[in-house]
Amino acid sequence: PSTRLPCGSRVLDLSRPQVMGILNVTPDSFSDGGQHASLDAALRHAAAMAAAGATLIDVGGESTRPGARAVSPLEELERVAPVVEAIARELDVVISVDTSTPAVIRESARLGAGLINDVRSLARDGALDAAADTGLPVCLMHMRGEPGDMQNDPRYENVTEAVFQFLSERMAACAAAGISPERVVLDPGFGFAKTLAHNLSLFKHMERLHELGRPLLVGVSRKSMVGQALGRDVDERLYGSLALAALAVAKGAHILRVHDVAETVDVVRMIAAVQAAE
Ligand SMILES: Nc1nc2[nH]c(SCCc3ccc(S(N)(=O)=O)cc3)nc2c(=O)[nH]1
Repeated sequence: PSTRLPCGSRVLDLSRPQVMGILNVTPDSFSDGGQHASLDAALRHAAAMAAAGATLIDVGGESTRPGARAVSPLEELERVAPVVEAIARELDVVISVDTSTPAVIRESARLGAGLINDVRSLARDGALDAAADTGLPVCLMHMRGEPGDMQNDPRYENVTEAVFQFLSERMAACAAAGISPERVVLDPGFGFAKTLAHNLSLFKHMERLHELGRPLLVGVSRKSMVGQALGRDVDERLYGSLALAALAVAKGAHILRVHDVAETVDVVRMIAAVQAAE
């Protein structure tokens, strides 16, 4: 696939792995306790991640961690829009918007977003048309059910094949709605409707997804697969998260969605130094 991904007014160079910094603008975000509720704090955090080497900032106004409660479209828009507008004005980064809501997709694109990141793969009514109309690239991610019930005994014959099949079908749905495959990024959806065993097996066999011919985005930062494998609380998962970041890069992932940007950028740069050697 081409190594350049047009993202609105910017272009992402996917010939080398890119680090996407996580910016939760939710009161109950699973990791940073919603301290970015205020616009100023959010902008400062985004600026710090950009300075640390993030080339994308992922702005999310709905918590989709297991058990999270739903948020109204209006509330989500009120959280996300001011932050997208401020980052578009102040920072030279690709703004990714983590949303499933058509109104948020449309308004975010109008305010300068460069990537639509939908954990529900544009399944909601109107989402495919909204994303198609923006002309922006979209990230499609595997999930089953909703955050409220997705961890209730998820079962797969073969989790990697199920994820492969799902992403293939969503890509076809996008193509039918006028979103060409060149605009698609794919994501296995670690931590969504998956047990530890599912997450580990899917990570081990991740290269299978390259056969879909699109860039891969991986989001494992501080997630329960690290916590369960190592017995670590959410604020003790940096080392495990960096191990998975390194392994994801070794497996050909193009975008890493992380909380700890500076640390992950050093992992990516160290691997690049070795790969560039004679
Ligand atoms: N493309 C993409 N977007 C994402 N947005 C999020 S929000 C994280 C929600 C969450 C938190 C914690 C756990 S857990 N129980 O595994 O620790 C699961 C899901 N994640 C991703 C991801 O991966 N890709």
